[in-house]
Amino acid sequence: MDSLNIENVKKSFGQVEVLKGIDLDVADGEFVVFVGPSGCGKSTLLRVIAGLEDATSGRIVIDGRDVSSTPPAKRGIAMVFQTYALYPHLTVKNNMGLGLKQAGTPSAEIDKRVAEASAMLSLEPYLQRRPAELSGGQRQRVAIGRAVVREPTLFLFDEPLSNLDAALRVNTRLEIAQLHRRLKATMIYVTHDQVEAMTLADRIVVLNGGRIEQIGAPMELYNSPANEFVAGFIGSPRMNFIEGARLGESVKTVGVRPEHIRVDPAKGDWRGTVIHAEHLGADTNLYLDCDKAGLITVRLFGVYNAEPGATLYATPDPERTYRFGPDGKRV
Ligand SMILES: Nc1ncnc2c1ncn2[C@@H]1O[C@H](COP(=O)(O)OP(=O)(O)OP(=O)(O)O)[C@@H](O)[C@H]1O
Repeated sequence: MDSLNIENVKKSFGQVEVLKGIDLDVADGEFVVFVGPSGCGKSTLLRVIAGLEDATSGRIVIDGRDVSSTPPAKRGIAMVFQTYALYPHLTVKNNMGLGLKQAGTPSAEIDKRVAEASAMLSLEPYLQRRPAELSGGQRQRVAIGRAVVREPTLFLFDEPLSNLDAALRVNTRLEIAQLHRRLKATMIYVTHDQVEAMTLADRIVVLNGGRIEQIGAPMELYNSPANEFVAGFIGSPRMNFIEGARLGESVKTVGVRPEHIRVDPAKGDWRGTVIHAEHLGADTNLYLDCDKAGLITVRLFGVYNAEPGATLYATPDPERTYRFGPDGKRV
């Protein structure tokens, strides 16, 4: 059974329509990530699912039950926010158990669930501390633990890692992936970070301007983007886009990812001048100004030494070259 159905959901704030008809079915146990640029409506969609905002029209169905008019607390969901939203005066243990206590759950049951969740999230050493005595990563684990103890039908995450530094983001991302595997729960996760989307999602929903551009498994979006927007949004560094006419092609735009271009000092399709080389350790990003293609990024495995001003020839892999029509759709 699907655990969530979003049926033609529209949402306006005053005159401004920020969700323009969203349809999505999420299967039981699925991990779905909403990505898109700032302002595309991903948080608003999450808040409509949670019941923190009412849709202007359309329906939200959770486990076969229309919850469009059900208050948030009765939807069987738990939400984890970017800002943790912990009570500063309560210990970790009481923060985690508070929702259950308010719902009248017997204290033995609360203790059992808090103990299980804190073991799962390695929070046992901190149960008697207050949030101010924890690191950002630990606070976010408490916020996740508070969601876990409620045993919700649906977990909603709103950019939960964006306040953490890079190393902690990677760790906490891994913990969320393991949590999903262990609980087999349905999870919806909002982020603007495409690496988080690629690594966590069973399916990614790419939003843009209040509409869905494409829904698919991470590698499906990477290998077969439906349009120029998705091609440019998924993948890092970003896909190179070259005006079709410059390459003598009738399409509007030709796209090729930086990792699908070879370079050679003597021969190739496009003659380029090295503008800059970025050494990342495991790979090198080369910026080349090419006669035919203009400024492109090439990603090479390992260390590649190239002096600015040197000439290099670039050849895109014809099997991995994408073509887009005037409406942006792939042709
Ligand atoms: N309560 C509100 N009143 C008026 N406009 C709002 C309200 N909430 C959101 N908006 C507008 O709706 C649009 C979508 O906002 P939303 O927060 O859903 O975007 P987002 O994709 O989550 O962006 P970000 O990644 O920056 O958080 C934005 O233009 C925003 O200004």
